[in-house]
Amino acid sequence: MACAQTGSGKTAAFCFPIISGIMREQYVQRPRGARTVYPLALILAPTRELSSQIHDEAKKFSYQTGVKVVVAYGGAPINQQLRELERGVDILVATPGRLVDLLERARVSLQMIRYLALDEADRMLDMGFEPQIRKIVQQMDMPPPGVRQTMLFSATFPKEIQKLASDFLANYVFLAVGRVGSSTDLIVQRVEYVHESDKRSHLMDLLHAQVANGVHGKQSLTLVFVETKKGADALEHWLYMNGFPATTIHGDRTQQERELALRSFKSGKTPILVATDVAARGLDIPHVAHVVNFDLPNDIDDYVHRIGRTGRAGKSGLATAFFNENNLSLARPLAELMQESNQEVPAWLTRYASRANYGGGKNKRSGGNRFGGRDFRRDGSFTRGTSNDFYSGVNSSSNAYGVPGGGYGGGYGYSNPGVTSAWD
Ligand SMILES: Nc1ncnc2c1ncn2[C@@H]1O[C@H](COP(=O)(O)OP(=O)(O)OP(=O)(O)O)[C@@H](O)[C@H]1O
Repeated sequence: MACAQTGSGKTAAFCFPIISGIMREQYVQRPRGARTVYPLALILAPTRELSSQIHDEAKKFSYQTGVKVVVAYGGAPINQQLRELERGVDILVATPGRLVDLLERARVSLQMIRYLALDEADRMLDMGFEPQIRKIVQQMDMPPPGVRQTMLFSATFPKEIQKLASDFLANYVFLAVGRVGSSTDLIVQRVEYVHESDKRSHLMDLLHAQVANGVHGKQSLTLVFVETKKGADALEHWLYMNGFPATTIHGDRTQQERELALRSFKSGKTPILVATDVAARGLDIPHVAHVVNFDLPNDIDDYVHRIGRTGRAGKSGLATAFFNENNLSLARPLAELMQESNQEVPAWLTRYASRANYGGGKNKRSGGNRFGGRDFRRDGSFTRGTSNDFYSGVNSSSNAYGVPGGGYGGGYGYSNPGVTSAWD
């Protein structure tokens, strides 16, 4: 189970070991089924766009290795994906729904899987993919943990999701780079108090200021997050009418429209993208200079992922949030997160944060302390085996992971004094 901040390169972190493992096993004998294919590795991701992006990356990484990568996701014609599969597949990247379909049609067998990676694992379970994931991992023909290597990656890992996910893993290592659930301090975070009725004019002011400062267009894209699909369409229309070419991405658009919108945004043709949470996770779009939380999410982890669309791979970025009385439950976790990532916290937000708990039970930060990352097994309530078992592989030689001291900061996510952190 591995946690690292947004934009820090988790895709490569799970793709390289898989590709190198497969290169060693390339001549393995696979059963011959009429039209069934037997991939050696499976990478699951929550959204179609993310699985497509992982596929592109994995293909680049496996260039000239002979390792074959195929992607399968819903909303796109299945026949073309079936043809791709028939040409051979070592690594299958998929969204859970489409994969279940392929398994039920007996076009894919998981019998030979040696590597299983779940990207944005917490989001997949949170999105209601649990039945599909359990089916894929536990009820089909996938080899058990131990025979296969299982990897779960995300920038956030709430405790409940860790509990569920641990069913797929045996005696695993929890590895945290940086503070789990925290954001990188490469992103400058601003929070502004904006009444609901003033949001549009406030956004317009921000966009005009960007244009005036030359921070607009192809080299500096703006991603605006809203809460609802309807709200996304309405805001796009309004921006367009006011001279700002924008497009939208949300779950009610067809897959073709979603892909077109992403391309148009990436190319700078429409340098503003209005999005719902479907674009919050994993998407790696170069030149996103500004993320605006027009509507703040209810969950602080979602905020972390959203702002993580900027400030990637060592680049800096800006994130602006519009806060008002509808977001009171977020005041405390937001103030904590900002403080932790060395941001200036407005006095009014600190005041909201210090008042009564607004009942934001969901907003307990997954990483609230110095080393933030909490492996849920450290909590007293969880007693399965001895604690030593859980930390196999963690010792002072963990610096071998090669994270530079001043880089991502942090290390293994333990705050327990009995466990040596790479950074203690
Ligand atoms: N070692 C590296 N040197 C330079 N760039 C890198 C390196 N590793 C990854 N990158 C680049 O950093 C960017 C972010 O990587 P990636 O999308 O894997 O991040 P992530 O950790 O999965 O983020 P998220 O949590 O948002 O999904 C990509 O453009 C990737 O190509």
